[in-house]
Amino acid sequence: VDVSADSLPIIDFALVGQQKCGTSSLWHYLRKNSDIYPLAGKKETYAFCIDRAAVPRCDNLLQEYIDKTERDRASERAQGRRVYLGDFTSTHFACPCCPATLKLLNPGLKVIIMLRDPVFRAHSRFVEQVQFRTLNHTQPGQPPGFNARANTTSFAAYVDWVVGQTEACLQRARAREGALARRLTMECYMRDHVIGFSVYDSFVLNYLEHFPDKQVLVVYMEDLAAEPLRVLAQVEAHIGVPHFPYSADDVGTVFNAHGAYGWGHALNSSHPRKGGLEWASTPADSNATAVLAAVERLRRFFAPSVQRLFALADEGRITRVPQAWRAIYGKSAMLGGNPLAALLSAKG
Ligand SMILES: Nc1ncnc2c1ncn2[C@@H]1O[C@H](COP(=O)(O)OS(=O)(=O)O)[C@@H](OP(=O)(O)O)[C@H]1O
Repeated sequence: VDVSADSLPIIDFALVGQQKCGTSSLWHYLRKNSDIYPLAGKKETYAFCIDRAAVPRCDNLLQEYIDKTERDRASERAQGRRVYLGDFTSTHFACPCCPATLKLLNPGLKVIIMLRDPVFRAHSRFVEQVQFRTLNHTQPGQPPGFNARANTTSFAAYVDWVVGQTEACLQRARAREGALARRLTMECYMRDHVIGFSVYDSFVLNYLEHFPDKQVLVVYMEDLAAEPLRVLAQVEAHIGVPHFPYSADDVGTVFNAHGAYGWGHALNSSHPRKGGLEWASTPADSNATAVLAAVERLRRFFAPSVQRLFALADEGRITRVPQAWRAIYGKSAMLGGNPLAALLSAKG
């Protein structure tokens, strides 16, 4: 294997997010494969974007980023190894300028996007942020997002406030045309890392505009939960890295789940739980009817975006979307009652 510096790209692949879609589990599973090396040895470089209505950091010095990749390449080269160097940052997805920046670093970059049922993703982020008491925080020097002004620990109240703010923002964005309208639309979604970050289509299309379809792999948390070995093989084939024979134990653990937050935390195997497939309760939401109404509002809010993903999948541009999503967000599903209601009884 030619491991000389000139023959290798600056970076081989990027897992760009989305945050709260199972990125910690994927990161832990892939780390078993010693041919994969995460840039700077970490999850979350935050090199070009961080969350909380942050204006992205795509103007960060690229030479500094390149220096880091060269240090990693040099240490691996010293061992005569060709590793596949990846940037694992779950906030590079909801970031208008990130694809162009990553493309500068490697036009042949393999991009991996992980998605998850958007209502469950939004709720997962909300539960985590309430528990951490960071829901209203903003990054220093950054403009506040809609969430910064929603002073509540109730999911139902939060949905009410943020969906209203986002809809008003979108109305202004849509009064513009073409690329400007698309950019302003992404800005509206970026302003809320709970609900806005669950609107996936604009950000998927943003990556597809910059990279050929075959360089962008979309995977789904529900598929990772159901068939981890198949999804891992799909990811490895996409990166082009030799396959690692993961054991059932390697992939049987769920990381960073409610009840055991932290990128390095695994769900205790003596209390088998379903992680993100299970709805966590929020103490401030004792009124089940109000929660159901909020979930239904969100389902209707997300449906057009999810339907655009169905279209991309039907055109063969992205991986087939989990069948369950069609039953929840498909056009005919929107004519009936809320199929998510049955899933909300489980307590996390
Ligand atoms: N294999 C599997 N099966 C079921 N659920 C899973 C799995 N892997 C991750 N998860 C759920 O994904 C949520 C954590 O996502 P991330 O690791 O991307 O979060 S973070 O962005 O790094 O903070 C977190 O969701 P919540 O528990 O709803 O918070 C995890 O439980």
